[in-house]
Amino acid sequence: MSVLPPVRRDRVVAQLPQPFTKEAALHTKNEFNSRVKTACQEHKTGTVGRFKISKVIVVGDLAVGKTCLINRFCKDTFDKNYKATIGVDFEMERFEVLGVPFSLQLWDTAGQERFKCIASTYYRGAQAVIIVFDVNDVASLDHTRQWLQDAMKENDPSSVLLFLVGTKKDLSSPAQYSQIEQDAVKLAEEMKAEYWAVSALSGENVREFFFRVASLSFEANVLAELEKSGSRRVGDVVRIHSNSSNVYTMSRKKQSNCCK
Ligand SMILES: Nc1nc2c(ncn2[C@@H]2O[C@H](COP(=O)(O)OP(=O)(O)OP(=O)(O)O)[C@@H](O)[C@H]2O)c(=O)[nH]1
Repeated sequence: MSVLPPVRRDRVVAQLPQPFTKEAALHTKNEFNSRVKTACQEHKTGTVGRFKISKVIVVGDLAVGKTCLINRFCKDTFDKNYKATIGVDFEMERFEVLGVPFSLQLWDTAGQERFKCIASTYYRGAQAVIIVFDVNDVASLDHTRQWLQDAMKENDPSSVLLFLVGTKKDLSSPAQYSQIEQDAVKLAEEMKAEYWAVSALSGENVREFFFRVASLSFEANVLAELEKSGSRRVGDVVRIHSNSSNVYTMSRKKQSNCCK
């Protein structure tokens, strides 16, 4: 018998959430992979649904809004006072995707240089990396390349789902925003990341974003389980960027990257 309480009703995912923009999306399919759907219906998702937890790390410059983003989603709160994260902090969020329980472990890491070495020891084993910048601060967007490089030292780039997230959208005018969006989309395409813009203050796109992270991580995990059990077919791939030649194929390494 499970000791966990049931998944909250507002954490139930029945349809694949759509990307923020098709220009910089991990894939642009309208629905979950058909084999993933069948596996869920037939209760053949392997370890997914039992004890599999997906580790997600959230990195980016100091004060770009990483903690606020996580708190808006997990606790529906917003604190206007800045309190630096010291080292790391984490939240567990439980979902039900296509009827299967699935958990995300969200690691909020410190952006301040002096805490970076503590934080980086927690990067390993991430299945998704969320690189955060402030849409009102071009330098924080530039620095995302370095954050990506640091996160990837500890992870296998071929098996990590990447998200580039601009925060504090509420503070920018439409004109200012559209200027930085162009650069951010370009960079996201270069990084093979999916781009999102959110506001933790107003809550704009926060829920949609985390639902997308949970859904794509879930889909990738189930595909990996199918591969492990030998029931995967040619064509079961998650395309990164519909307009690029890169194809994200599920590899066995992904299994070893699952949160331990
Ligand atoms: N207006 C507005 N302010 C925000 C938003 N998100 C965060 N802030 C503010 O930005 C400041 C920094 O936010 P944090 O979430 O603590 O930043 P952080 O990236 O976790 O910072 P470190 O822990 O130092 O890495 C705080 O004063 C927040 O209130 C947002 O969406 N809109």
